[in-house]
Amino acid sequence: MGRLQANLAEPRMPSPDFALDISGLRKSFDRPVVIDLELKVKAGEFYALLGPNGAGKTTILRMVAGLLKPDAGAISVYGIDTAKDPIAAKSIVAWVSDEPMVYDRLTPLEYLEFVAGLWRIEAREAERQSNELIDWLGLRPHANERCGGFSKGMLQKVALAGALVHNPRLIILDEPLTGLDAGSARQVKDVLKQKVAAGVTVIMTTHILEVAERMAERIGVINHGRLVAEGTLAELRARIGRETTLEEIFLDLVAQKEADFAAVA
Ligand SMILES: Nc1ncnc2c1ncn2[C@@H]1O[C@H](COP(=O)(O)OP(=O)(O)OP(=O)(O)O)[C@@H](O)[C@H]1O
Repeated sequence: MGRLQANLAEPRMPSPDFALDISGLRKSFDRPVVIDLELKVKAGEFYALLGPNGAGKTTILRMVAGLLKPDAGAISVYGIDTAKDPIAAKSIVAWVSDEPMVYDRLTPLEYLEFVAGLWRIEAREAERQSNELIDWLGLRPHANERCGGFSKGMLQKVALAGALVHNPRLIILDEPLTGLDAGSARQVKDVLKQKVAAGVTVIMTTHILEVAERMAERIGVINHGRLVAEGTLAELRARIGRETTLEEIFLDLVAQKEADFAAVA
């Protein structure tokens, strides 16, 4: 009994083995959008977050990136509580939104060096890092042109490069491949693969199920603000009992949950 009481009294300690550890997370706007969410992503994992439109994916990730305050629950990145130490958490996280924000008047090189300056990265290292990212993402031909005239896809690549300048340990991307042509999508996927190979954790939302199927080690499915299924592709297949594509699994899981949701509503 004494031991049970002691366990109940102990606060749950975030573990640095997890790049992301979310517990009891809640957020409402005019209605609950994220509901008692529990989600763990291992360090060095490539994790895809799927879900229908309006499921709550962006809201979850904005809370992880410190852009939105949760109503309840805890989020830790590599063992750092994002509410208690937001600056330390932000210093190891990159957030890449689906709406790239880049200064029109700067060239990609100037923008990257500006972002590096904000992170107080030493000038020579900033220049090296910026040039490496420019080459990785195929931006070299436009490195000295102002971003103001860039297409959405090019801006997305500049924004991604900007998010990587400080060598984050956790990269969070919201729909990073939307609007990219095949060549640009390949460049972004290659950069992410190289990051994961180097031990960085990547979490991304996507509606392109083929990308999740090919790239992600584990997949989480969000519906109505809850994690309704999670696992490797093989585990998700086993769960619905058919050898099939991720698209079929996804539609099956979402349809099952819609039926459950309708039954309780
Ligand atoms: N700032 C806000 N104010 C009010 N409602 C919001 C706000 N942000 C999100 N929502 C609502 O919360 C719900 C979840 O939105 P969210 O953007 O998290 O979904 P999502 O799963 O990322 O969807 P999608 O795949 O379409 O991008 C939606 O109903 C949305 O309208």
